[in-house]
Amino acid sequence: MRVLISDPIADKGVAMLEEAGFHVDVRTKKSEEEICGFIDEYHAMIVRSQTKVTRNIIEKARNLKIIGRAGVGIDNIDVDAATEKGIVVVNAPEGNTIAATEHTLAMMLAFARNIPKANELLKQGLWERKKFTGVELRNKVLGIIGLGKIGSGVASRARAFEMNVLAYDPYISEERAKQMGVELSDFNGVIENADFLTIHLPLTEETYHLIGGEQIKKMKPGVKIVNVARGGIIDEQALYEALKEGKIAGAAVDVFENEPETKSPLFDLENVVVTPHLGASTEEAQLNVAIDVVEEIIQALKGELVKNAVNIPSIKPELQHILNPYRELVEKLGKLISQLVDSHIKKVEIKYNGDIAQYNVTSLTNTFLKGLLRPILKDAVNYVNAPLIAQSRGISVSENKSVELDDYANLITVSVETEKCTKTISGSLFGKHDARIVRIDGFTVDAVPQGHMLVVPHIDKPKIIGPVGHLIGQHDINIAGMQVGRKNIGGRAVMFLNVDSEVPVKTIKELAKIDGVLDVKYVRL
Ligand SMILES: NC(=O)c1ccc[n+]([C@@H]2O[C@H](COP(=O)([O-])OP(=O)(O)OC[C@H]3O[C@@H](n4cnc5c(N)ncnc54)[C@H](O)[C@@H]3O)[C@@H](O)[C@H]2O)c1
Ligand SMILES: O=C(O)[C@H](O)COP(=O)(O)O
Repeated sequence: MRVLISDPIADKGVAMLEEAGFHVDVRTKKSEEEICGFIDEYHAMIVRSQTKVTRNIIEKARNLKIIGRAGVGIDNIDVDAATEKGIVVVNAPEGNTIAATEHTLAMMLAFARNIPKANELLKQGLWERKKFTGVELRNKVLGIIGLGKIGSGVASRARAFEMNVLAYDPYISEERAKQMGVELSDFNGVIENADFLTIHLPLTEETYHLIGGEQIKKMKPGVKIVNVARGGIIDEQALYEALKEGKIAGAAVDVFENEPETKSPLFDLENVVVTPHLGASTEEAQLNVAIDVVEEIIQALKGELVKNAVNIPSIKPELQHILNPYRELVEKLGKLISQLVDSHIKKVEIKYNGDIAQYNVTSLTNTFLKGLLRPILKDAVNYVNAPLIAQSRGISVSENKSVELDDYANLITVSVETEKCTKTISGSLFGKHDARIVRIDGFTVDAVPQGHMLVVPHIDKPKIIGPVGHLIGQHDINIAGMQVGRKNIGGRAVMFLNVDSEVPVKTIKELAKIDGVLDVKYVRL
């Protein structure tokens, strides 16, 4: 397996990948065209914010399984394109929080006290004091837009500076804000009352140019603005004009709409402090994010579930431990039921009963869909794109959970509706890892879902099981296990056979001719 690192990460991350047996290439500062030329050599790719992982690159990435972002923001990755191709995108959402939080405070203090300019002039031999009278943070209103990890870190540090913190974040509860000593307000309430305003949001279609000319008009004259989140959230042209006319007294900017940025008009203004996207650039943060993202890459390339995926349900490690044994079962249920139906699937339902129902099982449902679609679409489907593919094929998917026991401590029941029939199969885990099929269309069985199998609905009468076994033996196919389920004597029944080798079409046709056999399905799991 080969890993491409296209933006610099801490050496430790590279060493971990190599220790895990991966071939690693560090190829930084490459253009989109250059990356397109070599991306299909790689199974994983690690970026920070410089490399733009475009749809173009993703379309050329025939072997890519995972894109790792050694940091938080994923606005430089075309996540939709990755999802369509079944590529997992993971980030390292926590490793650089402290670094960005402290950088925000550093920027605020730097421009409140004119440190960069005073430093520059003194080094030029000028002892300027009057020009650099600053302002204090104490008793000022700090407006925070986005009270997530960094926003709340900034809030608690600002409280230590005795600032009054007013924040807008529609996804944060009053209670949580109260615990932080923060007053919540609506967006306008924050921008209209802030003496200092700091932004801590992701860049999305919704937040692009969230702060522009209109919003600046509503602000207090003399407000000071900090952006350590993402370029593009503040309209740079509007910011420049407001700084020039003095409506905004100062700005501290770490991130720009077009990076790397070396020629912004903002750089000519004395009341602006800038850094070249240094928010996450501390030794500690870089070590943290490199380790976090590399751990995810190693796990994903081993075929395991990852916890910080942004395009599939993320799973906490303790939950992973619980869900992992069920993954094989649900995938096999998907593969099995898919091979038992003949026509276009319209609707699927997956129901979780018992202990398993108390957890978030979306990743299991996705794995079931992967199993369901695999026999049809082969490698083009994986658990990242399976829900999307199901949707694009017009398959309606529903997931139900009930902690009520249904004869078994845990039971997963899948139903598939086609134009011709509805098929229902239930599976359970016996012990910790033993996957079993325990019901099919209401018949109770106890079959091991593995390898080559024959599913034979038939009439419950003598001279069926014998002839079926005999005919299979005649073709030199060894029967490893047989299970029969029936409801009433003489009614319909079903036979599940585990066999040791492939069953040729000719044999299947001969089996179907045995008197009382209603159908014969050969499935491969
Ligand atoms: N400058 C840097 O080097 C640097 C370093 C780390 C993170 N960042 C950036 O900082 C930003 C915040 O990171 P974080 O780790 O705190 O993320 P986070 O996900 O923990 O917090 C973001 C918060 O924004 C809120 N939010 C989302 N949309 C909103 C909207 N339209 N209005 C109001 N609130 C909204 C969310 O509810 C969430 O609480 C991200 O853009 C990240 O990329 C920059
Ligand atoms: O979103 C982030 O994590 C930061 O903006 C850091 O970006 P960087 O990894 O390019 O420093």
